[in-house]
Amino acid sequence: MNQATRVLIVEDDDTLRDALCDTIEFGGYSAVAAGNGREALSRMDAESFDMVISDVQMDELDGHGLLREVRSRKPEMPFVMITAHGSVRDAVSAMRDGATDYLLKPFEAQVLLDMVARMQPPAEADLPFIAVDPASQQLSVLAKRIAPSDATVLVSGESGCGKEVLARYIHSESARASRPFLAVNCAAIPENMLESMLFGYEKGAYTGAYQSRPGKFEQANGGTLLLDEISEMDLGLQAKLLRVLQEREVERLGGNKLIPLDVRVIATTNRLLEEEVRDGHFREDLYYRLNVLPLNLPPLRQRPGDILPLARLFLDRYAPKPGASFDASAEKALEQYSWRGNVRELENCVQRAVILARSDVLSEADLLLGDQLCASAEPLSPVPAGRPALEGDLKIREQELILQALESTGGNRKDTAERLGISPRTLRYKLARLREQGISLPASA
Ligand SMILES: Nc1ncnc2c1ncn2[C@@H]1O[C@H](COP(=O)(O)OP(=O)(O)OP(=O)(O)O)[C@@H](O)[C@H]1O
Repeated sequence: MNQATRVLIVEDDDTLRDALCDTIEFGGYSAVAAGNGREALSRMDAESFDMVISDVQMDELDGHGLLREVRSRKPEMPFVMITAHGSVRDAVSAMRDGATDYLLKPFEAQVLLDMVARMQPPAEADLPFIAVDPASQQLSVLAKRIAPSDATVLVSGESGCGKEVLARYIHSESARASRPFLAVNCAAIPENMLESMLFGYEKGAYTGAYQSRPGKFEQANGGTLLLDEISEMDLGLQAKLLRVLQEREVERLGGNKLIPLDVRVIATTNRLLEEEVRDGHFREDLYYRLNVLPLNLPPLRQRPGDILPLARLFLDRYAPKPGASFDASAEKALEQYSWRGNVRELENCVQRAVILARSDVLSEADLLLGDQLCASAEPLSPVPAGRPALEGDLKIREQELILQALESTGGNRKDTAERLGISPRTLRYKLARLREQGISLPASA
């Protein structure tokens, strides 16, 4: 529970709005109510929120209009749309417009609370960098050595292997540790928004720019900016980024003032950037500019000494009470498994095991690794108890469509998103949800 999490509830029905707010507060979060989209926007101008949960049908500004406004102002804000029972069209169009997820009416209080909990970013203090295997110890020594320098770092490694945690570690070991660490996921944000998010904009720079806003570069001044999945940035923006990195100053969109920057940039990639350069998808000059200090994070299967320490960290994090442990069969199974989804898969596995286990000593059977998982996940995902059947059916159909699209594109995320008609950001979120359920996905997804 996180008392500081502020949820903006937008609903025109007084009774339902009160019930939603009560539920949110009961879950330990703080709720602020708005009666329609217009009111919600003015609340957002006046105070800050961690997520928005909005109904669709409202006078003044409806849920779809609100979503579009929120996306242009705060592209990364979690936004959940409450859609009418059976209104698949509303749900689909909400996801197309960039909603993070949707809730189909009627839903139980617990479904709402689970949704809010899922939208929480992990607290920074919860992210220690575990490095026990000799390979990661070497990397951690190297990271510590390069931390004090201001040079750009390029962290490469498979998806979910801990690149962001390593970037945070470098920041925490640098003289910038007390200054901001900001992360921007270049794959998750629509291209037309990424530019204004990075560089900021002046009021009136484009339709919808009601107020001037500093970009992430400005906000990270004095600290570190993590450009996650840099290979996904389009070529036009790469040129602008290169200029900012070379000149060490930024100009907001629609602005005419150069703002000096003192920002350490760390970029991550799970593709081979050399190949992207060779294929003409990534600028060679930017590649050299970023690749000053390259760090390669090996996949988890190549650093087996990290598996148990990481599993114990996640067990402490997710077990309902302290003192939970793995028995010898569980430890052996964890060490022998191939972890194609890397640390993220391990984390999901432990989180699931904690829910399934009947005692606080977890055994191999609780882990549901490999074949056992496939057997238990028939059909693709069990419908959570208490959910309306239609919602369960829809989710299963959605999963099938995503998996089919992934298969037909050979796991290529950009093509899959295009085929499904959703943004890469929405796809990324949905893939994370599938992984959470233990559904295995093609490696490059
Ligand atoms: N060495 C580590 N110590 C502690 N936690 C870790 C470590 N490596 C990974 N994790 C955890 O595993 C999860 C995935 O890590 P992270 O997001 O850093 O991976 P990533 O390589 O940046 O993934 P992606 O390529 O998808 O962006 C996170 O929840 C993170 O906290």
